Amino acid sequence: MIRTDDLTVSFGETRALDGVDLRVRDGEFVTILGPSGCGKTTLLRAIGGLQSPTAGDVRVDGRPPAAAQTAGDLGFVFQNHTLLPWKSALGNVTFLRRLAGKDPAPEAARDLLATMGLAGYEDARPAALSGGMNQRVSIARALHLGADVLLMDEPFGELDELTREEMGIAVRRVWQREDRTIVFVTHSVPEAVLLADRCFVMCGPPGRIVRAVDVELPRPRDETVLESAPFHRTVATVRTVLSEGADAIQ
Ligand SMILES: Nc1ncnc2c1ncn2[C@@H]1O[C@H](COP(=O)(O)OP(=O)(O)OP(=O)(O)O)[C@@H](O)[C@H]1O
Repeated sequence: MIRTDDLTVSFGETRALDGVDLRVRDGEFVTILGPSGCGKTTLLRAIGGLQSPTAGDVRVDGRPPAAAQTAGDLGFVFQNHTLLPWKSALGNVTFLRRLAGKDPAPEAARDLLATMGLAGYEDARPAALSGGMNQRVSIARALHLGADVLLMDEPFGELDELTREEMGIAVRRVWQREDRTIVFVTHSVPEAVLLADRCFVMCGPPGRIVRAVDVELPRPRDETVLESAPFHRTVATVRTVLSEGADAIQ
């Protein structure tokens, strides 16, 4: 379980997070949604141990995030993928597992690249791939690491809408097969609903959680979900919560 208790993060005069109490259950796929500057990235970085709390506490499976990271239980995907330029797509995907002392499992890495729509590009170096393709390589790399908890910050930022939907569904498929916990930050309401079991809506600054919206859609999900009435209903609910912002905090 991931839990934050009364988590507050300030940067000088700016209070980026203000008393955030978050609970994410093991095996859950949650999204964090909110307007620009409301503290989504700061929250994700605090969960990952990359940002120290000014006050309050963060625990990942009962441990401080740094301990979870040292144990290889935390994986990250950020907007700016940091692939090694001299390694192929396949080499980049297997590299982190090798570094963590795990079996590099190249066949599974090939499968993941194919799931990400990159079959045939295994030997290509980052310079020969588009930004969106490199983003998909970095997602495959994070999934391949096999960490229990995966933190993803706008990982589809460079992708067009159709590819975003395809990648979202692919990530959910891997998540469901391998029983991970995923915390996924996004600006996009449809994406937040398509992917999540629960969607945390934030407002700010100072960043606070307005509400957790349960997403009751079928599993596994595919593109047809996007046309369904429950999907549109949930999107409408989330939009209302977003527009009410701080007024919706009970
Ligand atoms: N390192 C930093 N130094 C100073 N202020 C910061 C720093 N990081 C974030 N902030 C401020 O904290 C607030 C929250 O920023 P954060 O990046 O977490 O928001 P966000 O919701 O992820 O935004 P976006 O959706 O635009 O990426 C903003 O006011 C931002 O300017």
